[in-house]
Amino acid sequence: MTVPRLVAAIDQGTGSTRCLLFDESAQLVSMAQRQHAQHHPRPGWSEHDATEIWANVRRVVPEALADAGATPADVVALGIANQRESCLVWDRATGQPLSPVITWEDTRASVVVDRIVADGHHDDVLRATGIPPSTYFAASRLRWLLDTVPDLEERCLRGEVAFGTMESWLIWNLAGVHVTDVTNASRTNLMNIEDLDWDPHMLAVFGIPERVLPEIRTTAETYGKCSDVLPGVPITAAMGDQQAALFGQTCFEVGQSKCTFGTGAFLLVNTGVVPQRSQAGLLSTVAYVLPGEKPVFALEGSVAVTGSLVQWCRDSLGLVATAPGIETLAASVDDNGGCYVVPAFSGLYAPRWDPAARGVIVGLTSFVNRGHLARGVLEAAAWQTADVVAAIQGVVDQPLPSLRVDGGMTTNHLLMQTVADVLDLRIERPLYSETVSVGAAYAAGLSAGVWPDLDTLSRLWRRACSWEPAMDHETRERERARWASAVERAQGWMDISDTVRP
Ligand SMILES: Nc1ncnc2c1ncn2[C@@H]1O[C@H](COP(=O)(O)OP(=O)(O)O)[C@@H](O)[C@H]1O
Ligand SMILES: O=P(O)(O)OC[C@H](O)CO
Repeated sequence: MTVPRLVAAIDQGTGSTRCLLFDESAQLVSMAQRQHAQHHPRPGWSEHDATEIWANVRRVVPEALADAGATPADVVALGIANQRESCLVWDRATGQPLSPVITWEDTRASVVVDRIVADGHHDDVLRATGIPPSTYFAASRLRWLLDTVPDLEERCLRGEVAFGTMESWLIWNLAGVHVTDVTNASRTNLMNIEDLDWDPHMLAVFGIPERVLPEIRTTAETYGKCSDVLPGVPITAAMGDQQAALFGQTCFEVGQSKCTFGTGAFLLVNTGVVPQRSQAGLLSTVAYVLPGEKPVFALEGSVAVTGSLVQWCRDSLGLVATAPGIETLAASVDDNGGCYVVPAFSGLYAPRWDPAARGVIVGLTSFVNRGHLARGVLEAAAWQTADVVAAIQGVVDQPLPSLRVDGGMTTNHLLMQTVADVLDLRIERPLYSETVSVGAAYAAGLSAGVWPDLDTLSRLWRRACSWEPAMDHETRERERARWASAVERAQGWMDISDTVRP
């Protein structure tokens, strides 16, 4: 059998690490996936083991190659997409982690964020970086590590320590260079959103020694050649997974948008070559930067908890045996029976950004059964997305024409119909729901000359399913009001001073 030239993508996600191989016509050839452990040592803490994730990369890549009957010599380029904001520090001499991966869902650094906000820096952080000071972003977690790990700050100042998000950690291990791509850097609270470089004022605000930071590179250039796993193969792209999904959905035109429904939900709309600012809780972020071209920006609405609520129903409540089982259970009833679930497990992200919010289930009566609860769980994903879309409509000139979706939850037809209903928008899912990997492969292949330009990639997009809104206006507005009322009850629950301090 002749093996075609392949483009490899690694998707290092919150729940698992995947390797997908694509041929030159962008057809999926093979895929391998490994989950990693989720550690929650204290309430609000969320960690991964960087060594386990690296070991998983070393497993899934050979597995995907073996499945394709291929060897590293058949791979022309590698692209990496990654869970964003999750970060760690490691020893430059030994390559050993000096911390766990503290994930984007972790809220332990709220003490750092409180301090920065109390010192009056909220607005200058937002202005400089396009994103508010929040435990969601990496800088507060790095500062927390500097405050708590003995000798770490001194070692950073001596240049002995490297900090990075997951693509940085993987590129270090694969190719021995300390770099980050600009989309990941835009999620740190440290990069200036206008000049796309580390911002000296932000480094001072967060107290971060610059020597610990990686060099910022564009999205699609050669970072180095792999010395391990795929020996000799150039790494030609890296991007945050949500930006990769936007790229994989080929949202290259201003106004095109996608929403990825996985652990959380992340809706990005392409806003063109100038960063747009939102007064309504959306993030200004970098969509992609191709070498020699103007940067392209996006507005993002990030929702922390969607699929992870389904997981919680499965693992902590035993409501369903499998995640897809939530659809069958929800379809066993006609509606939510008056039950609303606000999954503010890590506070509320966009558009409210309320770190003190916590989850609530409201509207319970003896009529409510497991099916109604399952409906409430799915509707929570839909209404959180609707809140983001409402915020976006306030910034972009044109109404969104449609929304492209992807991610693990999009196999759930009831959820997708509910999303179409509450957004009052056509929802479209492409042939490959693994758009994060598709995007990483597209960017890597573009950079390596496998595909000539963005127009060629756009023509590769194929619709597999679509859902049209079927809810009447009156019902939608009544449900919107009830959802908003449920959210109000979740807000402000925690006394933030209760959070664990170092
Ligand atoms: N059919 C389904 N209905 C609802 N939720 C689902 C379904 N299948 C998977 N999920 C949820 O989707 C998430 C997995 O999606 P995925 O895109 O792989 O996530 P990630 O990339 O964030 O790890 C899990 O949180 C799981 O609970
Ligand atoms: O790995 P995912 O798909 O859960 O995505 C995580 C996001 O990048 C967090 O911002």
